[in-house]
Amino acid sequence: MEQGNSSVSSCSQSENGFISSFSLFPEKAVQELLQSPIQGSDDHLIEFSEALRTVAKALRKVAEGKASAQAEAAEWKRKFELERTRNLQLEDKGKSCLEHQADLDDVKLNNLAKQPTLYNEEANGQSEECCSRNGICSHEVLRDGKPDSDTKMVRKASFKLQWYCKGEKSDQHKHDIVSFERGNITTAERSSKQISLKWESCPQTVLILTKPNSVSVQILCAEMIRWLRQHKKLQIYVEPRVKVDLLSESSYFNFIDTWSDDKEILKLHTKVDLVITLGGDGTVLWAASMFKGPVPPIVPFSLGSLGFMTPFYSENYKECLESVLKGPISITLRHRLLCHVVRDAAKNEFETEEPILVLNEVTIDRGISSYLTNLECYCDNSFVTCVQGDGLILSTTSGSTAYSLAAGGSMVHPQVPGILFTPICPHSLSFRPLILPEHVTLRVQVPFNSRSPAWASFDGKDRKQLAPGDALVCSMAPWPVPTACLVDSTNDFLRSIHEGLHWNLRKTQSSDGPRESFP
Ligand SMILES: NC(=O)c1ccc[n+]([C@@H]2O[C@H](COP(=O)([O-])OP(=O)(O)OC[C@H]3O[C@@H](n4cnc5c(N)ncnc54)[C@H](O)[C@@H]3O)[C@@H](O)[C@H]2O)c1
Ligand SMILES: Nc1ncnc2c1ncn2[C@@H]1O[C@H](COP(=O)(O)OP(=O)(O)OP(=O)(O)O)[C@@H](O)[C@H]1O
Repeated sequence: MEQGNSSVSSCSQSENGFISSFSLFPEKAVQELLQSPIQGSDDHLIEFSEALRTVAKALRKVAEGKASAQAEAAEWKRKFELERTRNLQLEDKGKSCLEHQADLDDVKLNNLAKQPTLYNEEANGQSEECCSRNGICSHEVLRDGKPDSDTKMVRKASFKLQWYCKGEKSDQHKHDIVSFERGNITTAERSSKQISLKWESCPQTVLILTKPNSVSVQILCAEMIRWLRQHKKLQIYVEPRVKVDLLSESSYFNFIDTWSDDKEILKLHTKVDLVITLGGDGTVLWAASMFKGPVPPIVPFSLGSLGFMTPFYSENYKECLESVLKGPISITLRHRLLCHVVRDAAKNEFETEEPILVLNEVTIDRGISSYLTNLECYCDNSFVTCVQGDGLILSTTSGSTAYSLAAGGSMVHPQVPGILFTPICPHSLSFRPLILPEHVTLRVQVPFNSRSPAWASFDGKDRKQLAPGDALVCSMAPWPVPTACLVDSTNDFLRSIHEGLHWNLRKTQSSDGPRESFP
């Protein structure tokens, strides 16, 4: 019994501050218990000693399991760091070629590009150029295209993006992010300003994307196409199934363009000046998913039940489109996440399956398995945590009002650059959601000792199994989704949470009742 007392008195604090149950039975005490069972005449004492030995055995097994898991985690960390160093070297090599390319990208997006490109610049033969004048960051994003044998449209409308903030004449509007006047550091530039899009030549080609199986959407689509053709002389693209539907209605729609091969979708951004969506948020997600590189501005009309990203009302589509086509318009640049699945068998981080872009979130969950997911998470080189629960959501700020919100994440203005790290039903009382900066690379690893595989899904679609040893690597993509605002990005965001979620709706308290007495 003395042995038991001395073990208790030697208990130690574990890393998380709690007294570890393993330390109640230090190794030496366990060995002694196993090797020299207490010899005594008292039956109770023998029984008690047997019970103690069984407990000690069980605890040792657990402690051994913990040690092997820790060793495995350390090995993973080492592997991960090795891979990272290799990738950095590869990136450095490619950097000199990419530098020229990067200069051509949108000024704001330069900082975001960290991953190998999905989008083949040669495909569109465009050249872009960046300029920075009068402290205003302006940039010509799209320019006229060269005649291309397999593209019908030759010209693409060009436009400029300008960042501005209210009180432009005030000191707030400086070009630098920080200034060091007289050794004092002051913030000069606010990162999230309203962005304005100004057409430099008229838009000529519009892609209309519609929610399937909706009669009201179908009717509106046909009406909108007629109006755009007759009053604006625009070239129209629709999805193949929509063209079939329209032609079954009338041969008038013969002029409409579409594609026959999915490969043509990859070139759409070189032909289309504007995308119109008719549906709910899901249709905006669908539209974004069609563009694996740059995305033309999207004008989302609300024909769904909620509509956090669809501020335009279909009833007055003519006025809306008049003003959008004329410009300038306020836009929200919605960041996307670039996700890579890295299989255990992969030799390096670049040996991945086709990358996937998400506008809302990537979710790693337990799928149909009834076991707890076990996910090791790293942010750049640092270990973040182990998720033990139903799963994890890595969300953009646009997606902060979707699944992440349902899982307890905060609502974040879509212009705020960041990645939300939101657990789903974590089996821990202290796992609060995080918001990480935009420039990090996150890696979610299914450990080898995981009891079950995990499942990744992208904007609620394309489920992929992640077996033990597989990982999902995710960072901010260099191609955001520009969506047109009805008023501006703040007004639209606030209206969407008021109208869509009835956020903080409460009857105002009446003034008749007890009052605090004023002096
Ligand atoms: N428990 C949940 O809240 C839950 C569960 C699964 C998926 N989702 C969300 O559904 C999205 C897919 O949408 P869908 O329309 O293709 O599927 P869906 O038809 O199942 O619709 C899901 C709902 O999420 C809403 N939604 C989508 N994006 C939103 C956003 N950015 N802000 C606020 N609400 C948004 C839609 O308006 C719709 O009401 C996923 O990206 C995920 O965020 C939510
Ligand atoms: N053009 C399209 N082709 C195929 N699927 C689409 C297309 N547009 C939308 N979808 C899918 O249809 C589903 C419903 O779309 P959406 O969310 O726009 O409509 P909704 O459900 O009526 O709107 P809300 O979500 O606001 O109630 C989504 O899962 C979306 O991915």
